[in-house]
Amino acid sequence: MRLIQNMITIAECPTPECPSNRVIKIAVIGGSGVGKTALVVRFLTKRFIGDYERNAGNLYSREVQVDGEQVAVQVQDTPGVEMTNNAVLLFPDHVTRSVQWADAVVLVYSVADRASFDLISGLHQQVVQSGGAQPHGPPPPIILLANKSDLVHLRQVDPEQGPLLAAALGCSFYELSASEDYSQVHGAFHRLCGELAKRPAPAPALAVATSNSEKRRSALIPRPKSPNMQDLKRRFKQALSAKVRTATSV
Ligand SMILES: Nc1nc2c(ncn2[C@@H]2O[C@H](COP(=O)(O)OP(=O)(O)OP(=O)(O)O)[C@@H](O)[C@H]2O)c(=O)[nH]1
Repeated sequence: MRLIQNMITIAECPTPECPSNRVIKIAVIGGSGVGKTALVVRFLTKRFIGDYERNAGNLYSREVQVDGEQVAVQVQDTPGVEMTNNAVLLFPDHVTRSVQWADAVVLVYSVADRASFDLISGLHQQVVQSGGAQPHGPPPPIILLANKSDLVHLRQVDPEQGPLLAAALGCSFYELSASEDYSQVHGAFHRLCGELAKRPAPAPALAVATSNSEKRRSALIPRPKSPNMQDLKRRFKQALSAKVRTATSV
């Protein structure tokens, strides 16, 4: 148990120990199984945990130093988006609400899953249409992550395709591996946080709503699920007990 507590460095913000006024909100979106949860947990805890249940959309938060300033970063993990047989993108309400809540969006595909790459243009379009934290404001900054670069033998997306797509969409691009390299994951998220920290903080949604319809829209956007430390701890426990089981059965 002590080991698990030591492993978790996430802080729920705001708390008395987490005095930052500035909160940066990031939504992570992509196809199923591309490594969204692995990337978020890697960024927040430095650890790679191999096994996760399909996620229903958890919100994680911690304090980070950005250019010498302490900011609270909230990262909304979202359920995998899917495409129907008729090539219709299923963009659940939860994902739309996460985009509307977020200051920035991280789109993720896996280099070992061509279908997840093919989703990206449609997802980008949906994000732009959904808008950002400020109603009628510009869409939130979007970055594109190509995960699982360690799976060289399973690669289905050529290395040059990611940068080309990112350039066409006007996004920053990072190819990385949540399992192999913490520094790449940290670099991508940290640069995004740095960019956001330089921007003026968005006005609260209700304060900028000028018409009744805008007020209604704000009221209809519930805050995503609250920080779920219990869930993260449970996942750590599951992963650890699986490792212990494997070790004892060898
Ligand atoms: N080899 C490799 N496997 C990875 C990497 N990142 C994640 N995985 C594995 O990919 C699988 C899916 O990872 P998740 O983080 O659960 O993916 P997700 O996108 O959150 O999945 P959903 O919740 O189903 O949408 C797990 O078995 C991870 O161990 C990576 O960089 N390299």
